[in-house]
Amino acid sequence: MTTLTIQTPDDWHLHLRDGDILAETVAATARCFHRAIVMPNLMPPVTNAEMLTAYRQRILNARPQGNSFEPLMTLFLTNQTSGADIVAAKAAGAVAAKMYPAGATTNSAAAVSQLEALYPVFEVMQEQGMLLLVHGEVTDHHIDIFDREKVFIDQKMTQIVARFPDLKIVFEHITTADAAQFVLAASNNVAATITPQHLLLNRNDLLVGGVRPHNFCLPVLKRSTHQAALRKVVKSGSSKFFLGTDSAPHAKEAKENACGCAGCYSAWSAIELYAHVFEELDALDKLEGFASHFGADFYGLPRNSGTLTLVREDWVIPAEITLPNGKPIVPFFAGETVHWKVQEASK
Ligand SMILES: NC(=O)N[C@@H](CC(=O)O)C(=O)O
Ligand SMILES: [Zn+2]
Ligand SMILES: [Zn+2]
Repeated sequence: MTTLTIQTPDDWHLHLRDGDILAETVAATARCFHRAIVMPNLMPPVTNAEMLTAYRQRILNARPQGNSFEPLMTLFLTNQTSGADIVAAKAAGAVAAKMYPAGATTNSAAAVSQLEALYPVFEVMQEQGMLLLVHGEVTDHHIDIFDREKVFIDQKMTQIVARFPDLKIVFEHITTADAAQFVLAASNNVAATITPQHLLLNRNDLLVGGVRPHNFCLPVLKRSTHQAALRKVVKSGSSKFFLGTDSAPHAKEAKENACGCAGCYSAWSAIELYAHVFEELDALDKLEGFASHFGADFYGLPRNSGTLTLVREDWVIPAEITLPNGKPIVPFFAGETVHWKVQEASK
C-alpha cells in the first residue's frame, strides 16, 4: 500500500496552551485534524463559561487563514465547581468537563482533592449530556507511580461508573492492560483515548541507556506488557478506543531540566505516528475507525465530511522547532524516521 485515504480525523485529547504559542500549536493540529478536544489546564485553569468563551476566541484567532479547524472546549473541574457552572459552560458550547486529581499532572494544583464532593456536579453533567473526561491516576504519595492508574480504577473509577451509569466517561490517555480491560468490560458509556507514545514506547524507552526527558509524560510509560495490551485493543478495532494525542508542548529548557516537565509535543507528526503504529500492527485498515469515527460517534457529533490522504514516504521528524516566542521545543520522536506522511487534506 502506498497511499491511504481516510475521513478527516479529530484529536480527542489536546493541549494547545495559550498566548504566543497558539500560532504554533493550533497550526500544527489544524494541519490534519478538523476538531480537537482542548484541555483546560491553563494557568489559571479554564473554570467557567466566560474563560472558556474567551479561550476559544483566542484559539480561533490563531487559526491559519482559510482553515476551518474547530476547537471543542472543556471545563476544568475544581472542588468549587457548581451545577450552575456546568449549565453555563454547556450553554457556552462546552462539550465536556475534565477531572484531574489535584497534583496529578501539569497545572493541576487547583484541581479536585475530594472526588466524591463532585458527585452532585456529575449528576448535573449526566442530565445535561456533558461528558466527563478523566485523568485516571491517584496522587497519594505512598502509591508507586507505576501503580497509580490501576489504583485509580480500583478506588475511584469503578465507583464513578457504577454510580453514574448514564454519564459518558472518557478514560483519558490509558497506559495499562488494567485500564484497557476495565474499559472493555464497562458499558458503552465508557471509552478511552490512547496516545501515540503509549502505543510506540514502553518504560525502557524512558530509562534505558540514560533518561530520555522527551519520552516523559503522565501517566508515565509502563512496562512492555502494558504497551502490548494497548496495541492489541487498537488492532482489534474496538470502537471503545479512539485517537487522543495528548500533545502537550513544553519548551526544550523545561523538558531538559533537573525537574523536567511531563508531556510530549506530538502534534507535529500525530496522524503519521499513528499510521506508523497501525502499519507495524498490520492493521492499517483499522486506522480510520480509531482516528475518524469512534471519537465522533462517542461524543454524539457528526463524522467529518472531508478526507485526509497519507502517502508511504520516509521522513525524519525535526530535531527542534522554534516557537513564536523564540524558544526551541523538541517535538516527540525527534530524529526518528516515520514511514507515512500527510499528502493532502480536504476538510
Ligand atoms: N500528559 C502530560 O504528561 N502532560 C499534560 C497533562 C496531562 O494530560 O496529564 C500537560 O498538560 O503537560
Ligand atoms: Zn492527563
Ligand atoms: Zn493531557
